[in-house]
Amino acid sequence: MPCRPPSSSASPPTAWWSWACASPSDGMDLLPRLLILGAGGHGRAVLEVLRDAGFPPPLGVLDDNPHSPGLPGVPHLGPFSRMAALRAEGAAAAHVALGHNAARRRLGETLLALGYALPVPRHPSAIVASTARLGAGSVLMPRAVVGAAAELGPHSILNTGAILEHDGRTGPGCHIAPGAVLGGGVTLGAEVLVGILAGLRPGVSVGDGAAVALGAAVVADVPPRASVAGVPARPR
Ligand SMILES: CC(=O)SCCNC(=O)CCNC(=O)[C@H](O)C(C)(C)COP(=O)(O)OP(=O)(O)OC[C@H]1O[C@@H](n2cnc3c(N)ncnc32)[C@H](O)[C@@H]1OP(=O)(O)O
Repeated sequence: MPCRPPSSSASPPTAWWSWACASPSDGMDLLPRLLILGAGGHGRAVLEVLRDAGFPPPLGVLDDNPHSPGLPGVPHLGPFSRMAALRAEGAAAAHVALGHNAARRRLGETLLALGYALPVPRHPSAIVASTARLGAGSVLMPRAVVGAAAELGPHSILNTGAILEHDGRTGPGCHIAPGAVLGGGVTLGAEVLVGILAGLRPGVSVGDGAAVALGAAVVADVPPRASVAGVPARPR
């Protein structure tokens, strides 16, 4: 069955995005023009993913930073507060391209409440198991992998080459940085940062708002809001 975006009149989507299979083979006519929120480094990286995944050119970009250089070739439409007016004018789909976990989640939830669809931009080199689920508003960067029965929560980043192994569960607003590997059955709470090249032992849990430093080897559960580093990882 082909993957189709919801029409602009559809009821607000749930936190899970069933159109997660968006890819070039689906055809550009099935992919919406997105409103992008965030014109920084992550925004530029997401723009490349959208292009490679066959999305049409974005409608425009919103950013609160008046000194932002913007996104190349994308009209700057003003600050984030314009998202409601643009929805009323017919914008139907959006993506929050901010690296800050809490801000990305907050804006993503506001967009959902306004009735925006939040597809999951997915680089064509990313691999997603047929039994995996992707949360609305998340993004899969090049060579990211989501294993069997794993669930990437909404408003999350699975960055370049990161792996969420089978049966893993992540909460909303997480960032799994480039090259990080979450072993089978790992659980992340909300707004967790897993740093570059970190590894998490199968089955461990990481609490809400925790941060795992780059290169850490997490071999035991991490409490909420803790920051751990090293091999094996210890509280900082
Ligand atoms: C596309 C992208 O780029 S996505 C990017 C995603 N982001 C990341 O992966 C980065 C995650 N951040 C880190 O790992 C950071 O190094 C942090 C959060 C652990 C520490 O940052 P800061 O608080 O600024 O610490 P700072 O650099 O001042 O170092 C403090 C001490 O911790 C040590 N330290 C810093 N990072 C680490 C680490 N990853 N592992 C072990 N020790 C570390 C430093 O050597 C220093 O030790 P010292 O006091 O003995 O000299």
